[in-house]
Amino acid sequence: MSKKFQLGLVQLSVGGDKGHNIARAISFVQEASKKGANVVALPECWNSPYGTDYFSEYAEKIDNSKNTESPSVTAMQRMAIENSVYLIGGSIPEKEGDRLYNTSCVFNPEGKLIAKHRKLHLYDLDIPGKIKFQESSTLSAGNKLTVFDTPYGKFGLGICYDIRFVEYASVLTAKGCQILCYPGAFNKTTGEAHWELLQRGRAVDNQVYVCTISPARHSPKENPSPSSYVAWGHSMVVNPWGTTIAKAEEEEKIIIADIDLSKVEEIRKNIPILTQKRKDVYSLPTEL
Ligand SMILES: NC(=O)CCC(=O)C(=O)O
Repeated sequence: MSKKFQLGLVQLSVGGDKGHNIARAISFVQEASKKGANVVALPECWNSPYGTDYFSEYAEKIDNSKNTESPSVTAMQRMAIENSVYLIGGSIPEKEGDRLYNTSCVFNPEGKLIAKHRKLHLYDLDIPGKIKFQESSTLSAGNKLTVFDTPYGKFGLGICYDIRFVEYASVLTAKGCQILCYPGAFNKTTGEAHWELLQRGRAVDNQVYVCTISPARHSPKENPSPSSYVAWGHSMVVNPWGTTIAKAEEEEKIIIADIDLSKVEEIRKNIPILTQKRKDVYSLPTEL
């Protein structure tokens, strides 16, 4: 297994026209691959405006054998094949039966769907005067944790609000993940306060790389978004020492980060907290 690789994050501008979003994602994934990325990741809700009014209209079925009526899913598969990359497909609204999910698909370079993560923790919060959102008014939550192997390392996958749950990251780490990946569209209030802090916390607690991929703050001029939700942006990569090694601002951008998994081993050897846990005194799950 190669210990070094390049991770490309596509902080995409997302608007109301799904076809336009797909075309833009295709061209940015191609550009990330040309810049050397072996693994490329898209943002949360990259094919649709982010908002409970839009999930149903933009949702697609996800089924590896027949995605013909699912243009975003077919496009992700092609992005992986045509660029020979592992594609972490951010997330899209998924429909299955009468339910909707916020779902991330991962394709290998042969176009096989190797992982599918349904957001586990729905984004329901209310900070009076600042931000109120209730994903659970239209979405259902997933019920599985998601780990996948690549020749570049073992990845754990969550979506946005999932990053706030320290136990989830700990369990992914206990399962052997070296990189935790969270496509996410934080808002301006909690983004400013918590976005980087959470990632650096998860990275230091678990001695893993952490990456997040946000939509860009603004939609493209030629493809405005009908949603009033303003994403924080600032997609980034944090190393297991807790240092932010690559970071976008608010605008559309590709970030390419050098990942060296020997750093995970080195830091775990130097500060061996993962083997020093007092399982005789405490363990997961912890009931409050
Ligand atoms: N899309 C999300 O899950 C947003 C989560 C968020 O903004 C937070 O503060 O948490």
